Amino acid sequence: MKLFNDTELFTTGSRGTKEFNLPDADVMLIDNFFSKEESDNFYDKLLTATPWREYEMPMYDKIVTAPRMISWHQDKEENIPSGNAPEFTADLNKIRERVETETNLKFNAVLLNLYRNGSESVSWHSDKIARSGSNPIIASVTFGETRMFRLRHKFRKEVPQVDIPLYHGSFLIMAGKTNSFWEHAVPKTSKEALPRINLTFIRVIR
Ligand SMILES: O=C(O)CCC(=O)C(=O)O
Ligand SMILES: [Fe+2]
Repeated sequence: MKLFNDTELFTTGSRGTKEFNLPDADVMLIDNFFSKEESDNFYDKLLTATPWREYEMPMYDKIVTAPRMISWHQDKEENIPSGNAPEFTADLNKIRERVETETNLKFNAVLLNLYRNGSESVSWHSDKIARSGSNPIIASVTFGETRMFRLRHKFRKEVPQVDIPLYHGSFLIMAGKTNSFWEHAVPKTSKEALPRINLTFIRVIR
């Protein structure tokens, strides 16, 4: 699929690192972490080659299909039960390497999310990823459509909500107490929206 070779479908923001000055949180954004060319290439390949699947989740007393598609990949390590999770592909490894070099951290699992259009979303939550501890470091990469990433403090209602547009090729890291004190969401949008791919890297511990 060569959707965007000669057109500028996705904006990439201006290059640079931004640290957010938020209470009880450690959030940093790097726009243009991947070049436009790299981002177009990863978007194209991930969109077509990922084993995207629907995801059933509990919602009140029902089980509903999440309004996005997902794919979970994990290293086969002896001490970590990985079920039947597929391993990292060559492209996922390339992206992981860049993230690890930047952060000096090691990640052994990635959750990919695909928002096919503006009606797809993720509602308010903190990341409750099994075996990653209560303060996991979450490294999040975006390819494709720019969507708004919202953060809100869980306990201090007077702290303003933060809206961060996540551009094609951007890299967001949430560390420290962020996950214990803040929730995040990617809301629906009524604007025309092409697909967006998010990769959330995490370190799963024993
Ligand atoms: O798509 C995003 O940027 C966020 C995804 C997310 O919050 C999650 O998968 O837990
Ligand atoms: Fe999340």
